[in-house]
Amino acid sequence: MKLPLQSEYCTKSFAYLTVKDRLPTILTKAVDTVHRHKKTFFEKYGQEGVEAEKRAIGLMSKLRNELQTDKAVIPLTDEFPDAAQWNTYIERQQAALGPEEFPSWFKSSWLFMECYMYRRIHESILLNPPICDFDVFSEAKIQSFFSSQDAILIVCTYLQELQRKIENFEESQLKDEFMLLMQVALWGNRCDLSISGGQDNSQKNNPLASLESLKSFILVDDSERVWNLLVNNWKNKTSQTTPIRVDIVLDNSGFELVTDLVLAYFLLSTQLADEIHFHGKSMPWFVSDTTRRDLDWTLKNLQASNHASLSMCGNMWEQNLHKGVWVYHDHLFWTLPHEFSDMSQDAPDLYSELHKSNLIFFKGDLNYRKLTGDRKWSHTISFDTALQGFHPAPLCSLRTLKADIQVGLKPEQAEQLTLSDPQWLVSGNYAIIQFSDPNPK
Ligand SMILES: O=P(O)(O)OC[C@@]1(O)O[C@H](CO)[C@@H](O)[C@@H]1O
Ligand SMILES: [Mn+2]
Repeated sequence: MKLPLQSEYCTKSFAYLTVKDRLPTILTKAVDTVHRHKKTFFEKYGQEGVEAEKRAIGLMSKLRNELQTDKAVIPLTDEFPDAAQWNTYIERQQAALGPEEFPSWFKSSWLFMECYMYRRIHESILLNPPICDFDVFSEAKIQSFFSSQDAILIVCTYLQELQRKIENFEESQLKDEFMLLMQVALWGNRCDLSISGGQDNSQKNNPLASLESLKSFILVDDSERVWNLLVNNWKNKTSQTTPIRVDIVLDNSGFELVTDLVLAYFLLSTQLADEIHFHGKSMPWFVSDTTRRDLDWTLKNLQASNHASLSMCGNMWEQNLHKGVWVYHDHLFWTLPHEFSDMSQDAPDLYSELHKSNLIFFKGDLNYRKLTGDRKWSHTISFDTALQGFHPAPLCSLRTLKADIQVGLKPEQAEQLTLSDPQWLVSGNYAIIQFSDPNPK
């Protein structure tokens, strides 16, 4: 089958508007953030810190100019361990073009160029010790966490109350609570600072109260298939069977990360899973994506809270990491531009790690774009087809739609949505719970 092309820029496409408007805005905010920390760098590192700040800003400003004037993509020059793979990818893009052509911001795939921008921001910091561990998005992520405090308190209090009742639950009650917490984690994905261009995008209203009204906005709902997989594993568990492992490929820190940790804790305390593996990013990414530092900061902040339910969650979750029933990974592949169908070839160690899982949740929109190769599939092509052979384990995408790609819809469903809401693909108002099992039982 001839593969559709990856989304690239045609004027007025969402990709075009992202690169023309939103990415320069995000870059400008990053430059401002570094500039505002000049005094801090001086206090911490003396004149060396001030020089580093100046150089980093110079590199980010150069990057912004390259983006806005459609300059050629240039190789990375820092020592970060993924630089060689990035440069190989850039060479591959170059080789695919004619001798007189070169990959550039407005002539390459959106997925490649958007990932490349964040990797170049990382380079502009890495090349300037002693500020090379500065996270230009940290302030925005912390702000988003605090602006979502009420919602975080609601979901953590709900979990604490659940804990008291779980052991007497019937299977049907377990299922109801699983479905509810999976939907909370699904809608938590709306809190993403890339789509908002860095503007506040925290969870303001009660995340539990709105679930019922949001159900009609879930365009693909494979919840039953996800539940059946989990409950059958749970029922067939014996002392001889291998521990049940669920993986969560994380997306945004802040409220969304808390909803993922709540879901993970529920799976563990109901023994629907025996171990949870989280996959975060190895560098600041798409403004709000979770790094290890964000996870640690979130746990510390919860533990320090005056609210018992928050401090209890923070303590229990940190213990799970110490006990090893929760494991955090941050493979470099997640911050490469590759579609996930490249993983078995370009990151075989990660692919075999994921193959150990009984179920992998992929959170968010960027992960969905990579699951489907960000290709211009027809909306009715099956999810399995769009995965192009990426089948490490049964997987489920929990995604709010923020990019113009969606597969696995029914005939006419996309046309009706376009009539009722022309922005349905990119507004974040619609979502999917989309499941794929390489070996359906
Ligand atoms: O992966 P997430 O956090 O759900 O969304 C990432 C995102 O905001 O960034 C890209 C547009 O700039 C799109 O993939 C999507 O809109
Ligand atoms: Mn994100």
